[in-house]
Amino acid sequence: MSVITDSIKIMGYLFGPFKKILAIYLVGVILLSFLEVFRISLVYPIINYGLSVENQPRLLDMFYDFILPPSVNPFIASAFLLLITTVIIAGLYGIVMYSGAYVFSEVRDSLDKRVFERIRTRPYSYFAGKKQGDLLYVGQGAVTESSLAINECVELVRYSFMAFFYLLLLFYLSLWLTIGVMILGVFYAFIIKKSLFSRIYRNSNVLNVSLMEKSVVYQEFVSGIKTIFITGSMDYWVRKYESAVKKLKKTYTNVYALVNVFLITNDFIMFSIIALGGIILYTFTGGDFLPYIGLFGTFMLGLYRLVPCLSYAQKNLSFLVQYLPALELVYNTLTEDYDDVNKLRNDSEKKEFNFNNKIELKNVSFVYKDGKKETLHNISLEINKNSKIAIVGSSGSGKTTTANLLALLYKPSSGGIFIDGVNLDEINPVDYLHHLGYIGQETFVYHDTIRENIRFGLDCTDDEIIEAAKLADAHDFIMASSDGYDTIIGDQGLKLSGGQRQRIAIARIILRKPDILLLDEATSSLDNISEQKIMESVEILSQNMTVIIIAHRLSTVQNADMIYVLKKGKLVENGSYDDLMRVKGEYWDLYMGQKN
Ligand SMILES: Nc1ncnc2c1ncn2[C@@H]1O[C@H](COP(=O)(O)OP(=O)(O)OP(=O)(O)O)[C@@H](O)[C@H]1O
Repeated sequence: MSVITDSIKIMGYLFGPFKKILAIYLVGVILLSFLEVFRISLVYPIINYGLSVENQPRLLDMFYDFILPPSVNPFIASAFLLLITTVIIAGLYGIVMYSGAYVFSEVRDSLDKRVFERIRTRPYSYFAGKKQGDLLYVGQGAVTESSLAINECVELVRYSFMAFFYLLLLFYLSLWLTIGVMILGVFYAFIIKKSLFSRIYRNSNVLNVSLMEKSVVYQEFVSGIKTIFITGSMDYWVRKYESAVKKLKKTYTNVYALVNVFLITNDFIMFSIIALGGIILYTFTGGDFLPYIGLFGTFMLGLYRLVPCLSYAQKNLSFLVQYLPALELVYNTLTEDYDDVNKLRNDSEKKEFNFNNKIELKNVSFVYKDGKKETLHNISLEINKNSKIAIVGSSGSGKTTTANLLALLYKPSSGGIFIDGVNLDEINPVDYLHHLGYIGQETFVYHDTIRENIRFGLDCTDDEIIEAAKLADAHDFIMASSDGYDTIIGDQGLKLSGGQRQRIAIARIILRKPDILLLDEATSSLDNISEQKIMESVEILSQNMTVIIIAHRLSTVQNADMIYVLKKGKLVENGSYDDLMRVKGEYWDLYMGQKN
C-alpha cells in the first residue's frame, strides 16, 4: 500500500471518534480559505480603479454592481471591503486555530488512553516475550510521534484547502498562465514524490529502529548498572550506547536534510516564476504593460500566497511520512487481535471464587510459547484448604512455572487447575486473584512512601498497614527510617536493601488477607533470623489461610503438611518431611546436598 493511502487509512481510524469536531474544523477551514482568496482578489479592483485602467475585465464587477450604489467609488469600497475581510479573517483564524488545536489534543489524548488500554489488557505472556525498551517505545515514543503526525495531518488539511482556493482564483485570473504554472508544479511534485518521499519514508523507518535500539540499550544499562559496575564492563556499554547514538545521528541528519530540501526548492521556484512572468509580460506587451498590471499583480500575489500553502502542505506531508512508521506501529497495536485479559476476566458467565475444600492440579502440562519441550509434565497434586504445602526441587525443575499457572500468568497447555472441582478457567479471574496473595522473587516497589507501597491502592486503615508490616518483620526497620511509614522510597526502591524490599512486598500481600498465600522464594533475600520471623507469621496466618511455599532452603518447609518434589518438570515424590526423609529418595538427596 502506498504511503498516502496508508496514512489516510490510519488517520481515518484515529479521527473516527471525533467526526463532529472535525467537521466544525473543516467548515471553518473552508470558510477561511474562501475569505483569504476573496481578500486577495480585492487587490485587483484596487489596482485597476486606482490606475484607471480601461478595457480590462474587472474582477468582482458583478458583485459591485449588485451591492454598491453608483455614488460610491469602487476604489474606496474595495479598500473598505479589504479592511472588513481582514478583520473577519483575523477572528475566523482564531476559531480555526482553536478548533484545530482542540481536534489535535482530543485525538492525542484518546491515543494515549487507547494505546495504554490495549497494552494493559494484554496477557502476561505478551509482556514476558517483549523487550522492555520496545514496550516503552510503543507506549511513549511512538505515541508522541503519532501525535505529531496527527498535528501535521490537521495542518495539511488547512493548507490543502487554502491552496485549492488560491488555485481557483489563479484559474479565474488567467487560465493559460495557471495551466503553465501547474504543469511546472506537477512536474516538480512528481520529482519530489519520486526522489524525496520514498527516501524520507525509508530513512524514517531506520530512524525508528535506531530510536528503539538506543532506548533498549539505555534501558538495559540502567537496569543492569550494578552488574556493569562490578564486572568493570562500563567501556563495553559505553561503546554499545555510542554505536546506537551514532546510527541515530546519521539517520536524523538524513531525514531532516531531506525534509528541508522542500523549503529551499519552493522558494527558488516561486521567485523564478515571478521574474520569468515579468519578463514574459514585458516582452508580449512590447513595453505597454500598464493595463495588465492589476492582473499580473493579483496573479503573482495569489501565487505568492499559494506557494507557501503548497510548501507547508508538502512539509506536513513529508513529516507525516516521517512519522508513518510510528503511526503504523501504534495502529497495529490498536487494531491487532489478542486475548483481551479484561474480556476473559470480566466474563459475567464466570463463577464466583468459592473455596471450601481443596485445590487440585490434574494432569497439568505446560510448554512456554518459545519453549521446545514441556516445562511441566502431567503434574497432579492436591492442596487442602487451610493446609500448608511446599513445592521443592532443584533449579529449573518447574517450581516457578507451577506458581505462574496458579497466579494465572499462564494457562496450562493441557490438564487443569480445579478449585472445589471447578476449573479455574470457569472462575472469575478478578475474583480469584483478589483471594490469591502471590509473593514472587522479584519485588516491585515504586517512588512513594513506604505506607503507599504497602497499601498499593487498597482501601485500608493505617493500623492495618502497621499490623501487616509487623507480620512481615518490616515494622522495626520502617520505624528506624527517617520518616517512618512516610519515608519516601527512592526510584525503584534503591534506598532499600533487597531484604527490606522483600519484606515490604510481603506486608503488601499480607495486608490483603488472601485466602491462598503463594510464596515463591519470597524469603530468599532475607537473613535467617528475618526469614524465621516471617515463617512464624506464616505459621499464624496458615491457621486461616492456605499456604503454598516454594523454597530452595529446605529448612523453611520442614513443617509443611505436604511436600511435593519436582524434578525436570515431573512430580517425583510427595509426603511429609518425616515420610520423605524415611524413604531417602529425591528429597533426601536435595536435603543432603544442602547440608553438605
Ligand atoms: N518465560 C519463559 N520462556 C521459556 N522458558 C522458560 C520461561 N521461564 C522459565 N522457563 C524455563 O522453564 C524451566 C523451569 O523454570 P522455572 O523457573 O519454573 O524453574 P524453577 O524450578 O522455579 O527454577 P529456580 O529454582 O531456579 O527458580 C527452565 O528450564 C526455564 O528455562
